[in-house]
Amino acid sequence: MQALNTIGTKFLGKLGYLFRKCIFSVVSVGPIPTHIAFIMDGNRRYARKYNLKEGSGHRVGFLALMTMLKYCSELGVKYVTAYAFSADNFKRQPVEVQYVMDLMQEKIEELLKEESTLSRFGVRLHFVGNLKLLKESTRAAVEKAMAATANNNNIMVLICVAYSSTDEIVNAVQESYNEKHRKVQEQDSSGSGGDLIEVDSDENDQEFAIKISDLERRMYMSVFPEPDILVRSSGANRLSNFLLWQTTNCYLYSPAVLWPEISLWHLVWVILNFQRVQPNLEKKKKQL
Ligand SMILES: CC(C)=CCC/C(C)=C/CC/C(C)=C/COP(=O)(O)OP(=O)(O)O
Repeated sequence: MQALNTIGTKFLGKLGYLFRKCIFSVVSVGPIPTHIAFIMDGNRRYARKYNLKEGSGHRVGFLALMTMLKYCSELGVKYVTAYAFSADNFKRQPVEVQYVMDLMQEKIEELLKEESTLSRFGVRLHFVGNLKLLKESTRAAVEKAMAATANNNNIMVLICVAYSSTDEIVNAVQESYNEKHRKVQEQDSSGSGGDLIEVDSDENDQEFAIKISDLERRMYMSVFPEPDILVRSSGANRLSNFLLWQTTNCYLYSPAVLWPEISLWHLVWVILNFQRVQPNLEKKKKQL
């Protein structure tokens, strides 16, 4: 009986794969987005809707993320970003924060045990955000996952944890300022042989001027191109402090479905809609 079940599951899996292959070959007639970002909203509501234990919604939400990654990889999407935990989420009940952190650590450790799967699919994992806010063991798992997948390059997956866009921008400004300040101090001390010199205030302003390119280089997201599509589940059409800097020319889609319920059809639908507006978005990018 067990063997029959296994054969049945494998057969259905293969059938599903062939079915998606057909759908994706039709979708691929148009341009495939390079980068899709997800705001995984509605996990708690999902648990409430189905009378599940608190926290179970996040578990099903993790499976939904894995499914989306599989579809994106099959479609040839090169970069996927997921908003896993915002800096603001730390203000939630300590028990919930603890639950999500433990779940994240558990899943990362499971993925690491299956390192061969990550390598087979060429998945590279990046984690960004204020990682100092994570507890030691979670941060260690995150760092291990980044190091273990550093040589994979089929699909880049960026997980935002303890992330907020405003924090990302402030951090980039602070780092740019610190670097300019250090350079000016170095110049001053080498130019004057260590003596104090008077610096013309206009010249000084010039030295301290921060350019957009300075900030872009220091964004947590600088490792990825800007997203082409941002999907926020559960029908809310707010950005909630996510990728504010990077979404000027991004196609936004907000299906009225809770994150654990997101499906193949939502992905296909958003890509078809993106393809409709893509020439216009490209034109806008060039006008910048
Ligand atoms: C390893 C890894 C990447 C794990 C990720 C696990 C996961 C799905 C995290 C989502 C966390 C979260 C706060 C989602 C928002 O839904 P919500 O809780 O705000 O739901 P609600 O909108 O119904 O209140």
